[in-house]
Amino acid sequence: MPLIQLDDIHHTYADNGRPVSALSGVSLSIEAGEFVAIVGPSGSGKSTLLNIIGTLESPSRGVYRFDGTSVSDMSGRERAQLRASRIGFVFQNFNLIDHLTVFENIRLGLRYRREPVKNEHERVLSAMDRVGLAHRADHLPRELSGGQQQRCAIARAIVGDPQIVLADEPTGSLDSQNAAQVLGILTELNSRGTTLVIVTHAPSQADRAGRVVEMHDGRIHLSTRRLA
Ligand SMILES: Nc1ncnc2c1ncn2[C@@H]1O[C@H](COP(=O)(O)OP(=O)(O)OP(=O)(O)O)[C@@H](O)[C@H]1O
Repeated sequence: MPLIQLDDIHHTYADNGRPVSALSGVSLSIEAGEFVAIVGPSGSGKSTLLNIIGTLESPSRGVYRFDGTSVSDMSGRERAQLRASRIGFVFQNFNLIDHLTVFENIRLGLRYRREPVKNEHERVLSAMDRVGLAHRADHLPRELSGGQQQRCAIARAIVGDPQIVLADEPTGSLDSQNAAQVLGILTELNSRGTTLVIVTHAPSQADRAGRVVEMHDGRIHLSTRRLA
């Protein structure tokens, strides 16, 4: 059974009362452990697709199953729980909380869950170590470089051991050296089994994925698998 199964997904936004179609009939299955890159021109629906996969947005029409369970049939609470326990998010602009330290920002990745988490302190330390930020635990985001801020955001995304990490242009705000480092951390994560879906404009990043899904006008235009 695929981890992610989208079946004929449509999505329409209301822009000042005027409907804007973002997705029109997307069907996509992603197996656990895959690394999928979503590419395509601006406005083609990439972020909308990622937000639907992340349950941040509910599709206007179509069926979405996460690990076999229909997300559309879940309550808002159940979706929040699914997000908190099984999905990690990384955004282009990091989305860190300005007044919290690196340690506290990463710990937030465990605090959205409703049940208490065991070994919270150790888990945060381990996530911080994995992204090479152990020496920056007490720093505020503004005291870090862009690359370090994104590594902090990745640590927050992975501290809860999610099954899938969704990254929307994770290196879009970084110089090439920091971008390579961030992509390295994400691909390493994938090679250890975490499913990875990234939206990217960088062909060099799409080349690292096992599958490239090309969007065009709210539809999947091409889906190409790379030979292992
Ligand atoms: N909140 C919103 N309200 C209204 N329209 C929206 C909203 N978000 C996206 N859209 C529209 O939906 C379409 C798809 O947008 P989306 O952000 O998914 O594309 P994208 O491929 O990620 O673009 P980009 O590469 O520029 O980030 C566009 O026409 C966009 O203007």
